[in-house]
Amino acid sequence: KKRGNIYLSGAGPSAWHEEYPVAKGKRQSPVDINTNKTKFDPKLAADPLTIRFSDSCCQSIVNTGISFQVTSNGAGCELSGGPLDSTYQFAQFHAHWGAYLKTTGSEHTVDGVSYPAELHLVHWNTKYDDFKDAVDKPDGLAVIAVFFKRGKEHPGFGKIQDLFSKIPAKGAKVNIDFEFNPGLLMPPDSENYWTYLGSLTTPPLYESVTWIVMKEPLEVSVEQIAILRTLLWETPNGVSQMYNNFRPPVPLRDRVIRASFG
Ligand SMILES: Cc1cc(=S)c(O)co1
Ligand SMILES: [Zn+2]
Repeated sequence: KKRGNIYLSGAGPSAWHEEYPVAKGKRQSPVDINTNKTKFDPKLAADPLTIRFSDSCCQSIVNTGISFQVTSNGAGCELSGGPLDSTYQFAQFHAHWGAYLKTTGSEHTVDGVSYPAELHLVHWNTKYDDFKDAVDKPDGLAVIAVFFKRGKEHPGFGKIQDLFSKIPAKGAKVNIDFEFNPGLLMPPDSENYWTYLGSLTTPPLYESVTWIVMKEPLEVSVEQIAILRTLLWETPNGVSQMYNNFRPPVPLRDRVIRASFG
């Protein structure tokens, strides 16, 4: 019986095009960021990205079956400026990561190099009625990607990881009854980023995302990377540890990745 694990059933990401032809589209994600081909755009620095988060914006955490997801009603959490032509509201954050002792895990790569994990902070364009209305529009979503790098422990992210044991299976959900400001998950320097037009990295792979990839990674401990894998998911061989829930980079096609820095 083919279980709903999109990474492990069949040939995984390389077969997604069979059910979702857009997987071979012209603005798919993730991509490799070749820093020799990115283009500094002074307009991005002239109109700085404004990232606003609040202490009260995270309501709950759910096991989606392919990641954890911290959901928000978006109160006081808005994104504007930089490459964006309107205000986007925060909806959720989740992550993608690799396997034990492997160097892969992130979705975007930089000059062909992966990080062990990648956080996605998903926002929707408030010119639309709600997330569902925005999710498949060309300017519908803006996702901030933050690379995780092994280093010192990140106590803030640890508070989110403390909840993982409460969401052991797909669909499990608990309330977050403490203040958690997603701004804690931004790297020390969030001025330097790359941006390009892309897509969701999981089916249905809608080409609706303005990607904002932070150049500077966020440090978390090697134990915290391992704790990501204590989440559980269904596989063709039964329930097991969740890892390698990342899509490898796809062709950039005729897109240019802009940099906010020279
Ligand atoms: C909306 C959304 C965005 C991303 S990047 C993802 O992995 C899942 O859902
Ligand atoms: Zn994602």
